[in-house]
Amino acid sequence: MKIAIIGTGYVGLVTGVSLSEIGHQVTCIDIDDGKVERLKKGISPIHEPGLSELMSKNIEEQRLSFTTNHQDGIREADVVYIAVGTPENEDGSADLYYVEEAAKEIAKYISKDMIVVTKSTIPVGTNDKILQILQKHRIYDVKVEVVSNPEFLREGSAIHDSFYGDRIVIGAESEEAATVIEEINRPFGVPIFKTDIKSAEMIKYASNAFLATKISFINEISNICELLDANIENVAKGMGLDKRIGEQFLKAGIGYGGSCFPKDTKALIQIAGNVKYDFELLKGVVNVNQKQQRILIDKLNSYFFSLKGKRIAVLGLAFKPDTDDMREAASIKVTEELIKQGAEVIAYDPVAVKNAKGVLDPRVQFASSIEEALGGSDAAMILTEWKEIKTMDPQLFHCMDQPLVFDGRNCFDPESMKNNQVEYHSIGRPAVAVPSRTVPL
Ligand SMILES: NC(=O)c1ccc[n+]([C@@H]2O[C@H](COP(=O)([O-])OP(=O)(O)OC[C@H]3O[C@@H](n4cnc5c(N)ncnc54)[C@H](O)[C@@H]3O)[C@@H](O)[C@H]2O)c1
Ligand SMILES: O=c1ccn([C@@H]2O[C@H](COP(=O)(O)OP(=O)(O)O[C@H]3O[C@H](CO)[C@@H](O)[C@H](O)[C@H]3O)[C@@H](O)[C@H]2O)c(=O)[nH]1
Repeated sequence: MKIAIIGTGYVGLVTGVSLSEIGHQVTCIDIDDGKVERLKKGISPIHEPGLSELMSKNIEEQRLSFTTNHQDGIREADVVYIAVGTPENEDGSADLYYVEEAAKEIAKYISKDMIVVTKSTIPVGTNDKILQILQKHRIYDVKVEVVSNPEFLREGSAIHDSFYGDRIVIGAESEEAATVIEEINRPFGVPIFKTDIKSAEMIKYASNAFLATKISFINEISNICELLDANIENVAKGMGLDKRIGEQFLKAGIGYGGSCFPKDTKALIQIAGNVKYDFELLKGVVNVNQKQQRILIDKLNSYFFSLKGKRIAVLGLAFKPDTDDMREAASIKVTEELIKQGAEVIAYDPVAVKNAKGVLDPRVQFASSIEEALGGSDAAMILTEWKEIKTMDPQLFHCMDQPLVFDGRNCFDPESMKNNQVEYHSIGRPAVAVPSRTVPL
C-alpha cells in the first residue's frame, strides 16, 4: 500500500518507519526543511531506542522517503495519515490549527478516492470536522473517507510499542474503510479493535486520563504513607498483585510530565465542559499532579533554612528515561524554583541536555558526568530514573562533602543508602538520616 504521512514528529516518524518495515511504501511529509534534510540523510531528529537503525534500513531498501512537498507525497498515496501536533491552548483545550491546515493541504491534492487516517490525538467530533474540510476544499469530485486510528506509543519505547502494542484502535463509519486500515496494520500482529469514530476518539483521551489518574492516586497514597511511616513501594507492590488493579502505572514520584498526559487530561476536561459536564475527578488528578511536582522543593525547603547560595545538583532532566523530550518535564518547574530561591543549579542528563538548553533558565549550568554535577554540591535531586543514575554506585554521592539526596523517582533502596552513609529523602518512604552530618543549614 502507498502511504503518505503528514508530520514527522514522534508519532509520524515512528509510524512511517514501522509501516515501511512491514512492507508498505511510505512518504513522510513535514514543513520543517531542516528536519526533512536530516531525515533524508538517515539522521533521526529524536532520541528513540531502535528508531535510527530501522529508519536507515528502510531508506536503504527504498520503502521510506521524506519530502517537504505535500503534492509529491499525497498525489500517489492510497491512504494519507495526519500525525501533526495538537498542542494545548491557553484554556487547556486542544489547538487544532495544525490538523486543520494538514486537512486543507490534503484536500488540494487528492485526485483519486482516498482514506484519510487521523493519528493525532483530537477531541471527540474532530474527525467529522476534518471530513467537512476535505469535502469543502477538494478540487476533484472523488470519494474521501476519514478513519480515526489513535496512537498509544510511549516515548522511550515507541518502536517496541508499534510492534508489540496491546491494541490498535480503528474508528470508521464504513466497514470498507475500516477493513483497508485493518489490512494495512495486520502484519504488526497486534490485536485490532474496530469501533465507531467518536468512540475511537474518546478511547485515546480516556486511556491517557485513566493512566494519569492511577499516577495521581498512587502519589496521594505515597504522601499519606510518608505521614504514617508506611512504604509506598511495598504498598504499590501489594496492590498491583491484584490483577484487577495491575502493577503498572503505580510508580510514585514527582508527578507525570511529557507531551501527552498534561495536555490530554486538560483537553478532556474541556471536551466534557463543552457538553456541560463537570469532570471533577480529572480536575483533581490535574491538581494533584501540579502539587506533586513541587514535592521535592518542599522537602528541600523544610531541610534548609534558605536555598540562597546553595549548590544543587539535578540528576536527570528529560520527562522520563530513554528520551530527549523535555516537554512538560518536572525539571523545568523544579530548576525554575531553585533559581528563584537563589540556588546555583548544576544539571546532568545523559541525552536531553541539548533540548534542555532551549527551555531551562540560562543560569542553569550543565555537567558532563554525574560526578561533575555532584562535586561541591550541597544536595542532589534525582528527577529522571535513567539507568545510569539508578545503577550508579551510591559511594559516588560522596563527591558531595556530605552526601544529601532528594530522590523524586525512588531509584535507590534506602537500606543501601544507609549502609553507604548517604542522607536520603525519597517519595513515600521513611527518610534515611546520617547522625554524623554537620552541614550548616
Ligand atoms: N509524542 C507522543 O508520544 C504521542 C503519542 C501518541 C499520540 N500523540 C499525539 O500525536 C500527535 C503528534 O504528536 P508528536 O509528539 O509526534 O508531535 P511533534 O510536535 O513531535 O511533531 C509534529 C510534526 O508535525 C509537523 N507539521 C505541522 N504541521 C504540518 C503540516 N501542515 N504539514 C506537514 N508537517 C507538519 C511539525 O513540523 C512537526 O515536525 C499529537 O496529537 C499528540 O498528542 C503523541
Ligand atoms: O507509574 C508511573 C508511570 C509513569 N509516570 C510518569 O508519567 C509520565 C508519562 O509516562 P509514560 O506514559 O511512560 O510516557 P508517554 O510517552 O508520555 O506515554 C503516554 O502518553 C502517550 C501520548 O498520548 C500515550 O500514547 C502512551 O500510551 C502513554 O503511556 C512520565 O513523566 C512518567 O515519569 C509516573 O510518574 N509513574
